Amino acid sequence: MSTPQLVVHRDKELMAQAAAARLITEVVDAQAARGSASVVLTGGRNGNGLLAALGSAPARDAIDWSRIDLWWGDERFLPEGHPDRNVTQAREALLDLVPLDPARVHAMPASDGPYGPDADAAAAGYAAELAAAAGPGDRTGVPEFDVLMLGVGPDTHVASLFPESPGARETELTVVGVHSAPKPPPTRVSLSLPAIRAAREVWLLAAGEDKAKAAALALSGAGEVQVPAAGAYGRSRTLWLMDAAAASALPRELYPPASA
Ligand SMILES: O=C(O)[C@H](O)[C@@H](O)[C@H](O)[C@H](O)COP(=O)(O)O
Repeated sequence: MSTPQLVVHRDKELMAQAAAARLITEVVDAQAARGSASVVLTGGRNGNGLLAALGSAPARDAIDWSRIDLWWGDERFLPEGHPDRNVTQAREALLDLVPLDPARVHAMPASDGPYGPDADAAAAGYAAELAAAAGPGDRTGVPEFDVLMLGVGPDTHVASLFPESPGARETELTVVGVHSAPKPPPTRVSLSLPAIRAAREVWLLAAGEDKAKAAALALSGAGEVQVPAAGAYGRSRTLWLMDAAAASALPRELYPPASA
């Protein structure tokens, strides 16, 4: 488990631009070191803000877009092309603008896809896709993602793992079907905390005052079933990328010495 590091930016626009620049560097480094990169995307305003910032970043073409695998941390279980699907929003924000290899864009199944309206079967299907991409050393059943990004809900959820829900308690499966989620839509598919923790780097994106309490709770040693964001960390690095409003309730001893 890596101890969380905090980076606090002036506002959410600067946070998105700085996180996009950081992601470019991480991907370029991963491609140089290992030939390709794997990145897990998140839904939500902050995740999409980062993708949009990446789309307009001057250095975006430093990435070899044909050598990157994209995965999702969670998906709203809706029909293909639905405007609320995380993949639809990611396509609009960035993916349609860059020359990705379509075979390496691993969207989670849609509710009218191969598994029909069965979110648990869709979760099992995605788990199988992840397992097939995992290397022999990846004992968790998922690849060692280079960067896995997560938004944070005001209730401390990450991906679609909500406080006190079965998904937040999952210790065996890498992907879960989520039913009766408190944030619409109620049916979702999500990576579990053990799958999230297989990533080298986990980045949590939190902007806005409504995230302040959630961030303070997650960073104060809360349990992961009650506070799922507290259970999201990477093997080598856990990074909280925040704006000043989201950082405003952090205990004094956690607040980083200098704001970026
Ligand atoms: O499907 C979703 O909605 C997300 O994946 C969810 O986990 C999101 O990231 C958080 O709710 C934060 O969302 P915001 O960035 O919009 O606050």
